[in-house]
Amino acid sequence: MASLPVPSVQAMVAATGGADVPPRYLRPAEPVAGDSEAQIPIIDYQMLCNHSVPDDVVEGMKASIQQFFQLPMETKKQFAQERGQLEGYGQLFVFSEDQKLDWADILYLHTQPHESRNTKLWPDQPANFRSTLDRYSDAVKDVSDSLLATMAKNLGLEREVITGKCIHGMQSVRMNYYPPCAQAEKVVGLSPHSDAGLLTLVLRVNHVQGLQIKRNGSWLPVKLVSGAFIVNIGDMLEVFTNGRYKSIEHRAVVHPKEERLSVAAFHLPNIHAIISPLKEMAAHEDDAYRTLDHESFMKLFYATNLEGKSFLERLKLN
Ligand SMILES: O=C(O)CCC(=O)C(=O)O
Ligand SMILES: [Fe+2]
Repeated sequence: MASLPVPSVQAMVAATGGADVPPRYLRPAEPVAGDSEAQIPIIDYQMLCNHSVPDDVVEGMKASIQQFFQLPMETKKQFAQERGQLEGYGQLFVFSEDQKLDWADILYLHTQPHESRNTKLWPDQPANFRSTLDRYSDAVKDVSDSLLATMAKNLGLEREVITGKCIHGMQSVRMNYYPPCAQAEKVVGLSPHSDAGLLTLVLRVNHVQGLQIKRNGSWLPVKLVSGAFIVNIGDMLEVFTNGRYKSIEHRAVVHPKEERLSVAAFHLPNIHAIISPLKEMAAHEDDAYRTLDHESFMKLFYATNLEGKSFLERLKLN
């Protein structure tokens, strides 16, 4: 993995305070296209799958996240990312001193398989944070597996073709806190990227909108739908389906007056899975993407440092 040499905590302090935008954050976002909003298909996942995330788990997760980010900096720092690590409280992918920073604090934790959990980085405040995240993680993993099974079936494949690779599959959860910024147009909350894995389930935590997707070269805000997850297709699913499902480029912008919070749960196959077009999918067509083992795939993903979909472009064969 590329080294992450910059102490993230300094960056966080800058992000949360001050009326003027510090130079390290100055990076105007490209404008959105008109006033239009992205029409995201709404799936009633309870109809599709046998699993749902209980309301008390969703509400508990929202409350825990809000309470965690309100804790004093000293307390949050107890769970700070260590040098060179992505996991913990800090900033997203800080690669160099010269890099522009995103206007957000994050708490990023590995949640599945259970053995991968580094509970030292799991906040013990608020008191029920750990048990809530534990229940949330198991519940959204079941939903993701069910959606993947349905998607495989829709492609004419056996339901288990993808979920078979998700037994002991990996999941990580990124909790995003975007402080308000009086000069919101001068910063980016989360740089344009596509998610690396199969499916990401994004939960909005408060009423503030900020997620945008890129469609036909333009940025479109994603409409908030209460009681729903936003499901992002990730790069690995694009590779597995040989490009039939395309990963979605997205970014987050910040609000001038209000904070915004979200929780993204990333679902990936197990660590031993080979990431290549599924043979069932590509039987009558050429592979459109290179084959990589899981670890090499993720190394390359992090090395590309969130520049839109440029990472996946590098995997394309034609
Ligand atoms: O804040 C959001 O809505 C998006 C979060 C996201 O895309 C991510 O954490 O990868
Ligand atoms: Fe994302």
